Amino acid sequence: AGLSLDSVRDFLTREEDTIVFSLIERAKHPLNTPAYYYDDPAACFGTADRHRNVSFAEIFVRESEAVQAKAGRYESQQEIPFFPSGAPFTLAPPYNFTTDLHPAAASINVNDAIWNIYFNQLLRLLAKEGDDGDYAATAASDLACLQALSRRINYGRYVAEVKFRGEQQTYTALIRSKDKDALTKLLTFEAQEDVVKRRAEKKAKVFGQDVTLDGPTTETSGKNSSQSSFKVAPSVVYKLYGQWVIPLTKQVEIEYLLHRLD
Ligand SMILES: C=C(O[C@@H]1C=C(C(=O)O)C=C[C@H]1O)C(=O)O
Repeated sequence: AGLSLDSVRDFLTREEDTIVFSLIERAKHPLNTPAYYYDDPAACFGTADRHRNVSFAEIFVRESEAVQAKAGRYESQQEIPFFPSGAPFTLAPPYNFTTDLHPAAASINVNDAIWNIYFNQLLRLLAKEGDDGDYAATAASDLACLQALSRRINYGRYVAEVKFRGEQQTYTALIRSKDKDALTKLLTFEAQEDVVKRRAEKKAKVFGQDVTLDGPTTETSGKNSSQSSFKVAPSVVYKLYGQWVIPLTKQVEIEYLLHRLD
């Protein structure tokens, strides 16, 4: 089946599960700030990169992505690495991924913004203060969060492609005049955004509660209803979507459209 507004919305809905689960996994670990130091070379744990002011987490992501590049992960248009390595894909047999995007706009992404928001703002909303020294497990869960957020947000390319095909003439005129405000208006569905934010918040409640065999299984009232008993605060997930995920997805949509006629 080809792309449709329903199919892209289904994709984004399923990605919510992945994002919420990855945040819950990251919240198992304390903040572990030494994994993120850039300024103090001594804090880089004697890695080969210690003189280049690269954090442990960044090395972890970069090297993990290099392995995944060799395995063919980035042969898929849906996946965009934070550190494109140019490493040839040699580990897996070729797979015929679909290519739904306009070639000149296919690699549009906002990974730099995602990276900065994740490390500078989101992390401290997820993880409790503290340092247990388990930086490898922590960075592995950071990688999972970053990949899930990147896939969801950069999927704005597919959303834009579907919307463009659905109203080609209107979009073409606005793209030619580079009218970002009018493009934003045209691709925005506020009621849909509201559904997405509230559903993501609800998933944080459903997935992030302690499951026991006593009492009702589907209720989120009673003992579990206070924010502190969820593994990730549902309000943080609501805020993540409202302040960052949805606005960045729309930024990707706009940038994709501005290159749609190239
Ligand atoms: C993704 C879409 O485009 C826009 C962005 C949304 C989002 O990021 O969830 C939701 C509605 C639209 O304003 C869509 O229409 O589904």
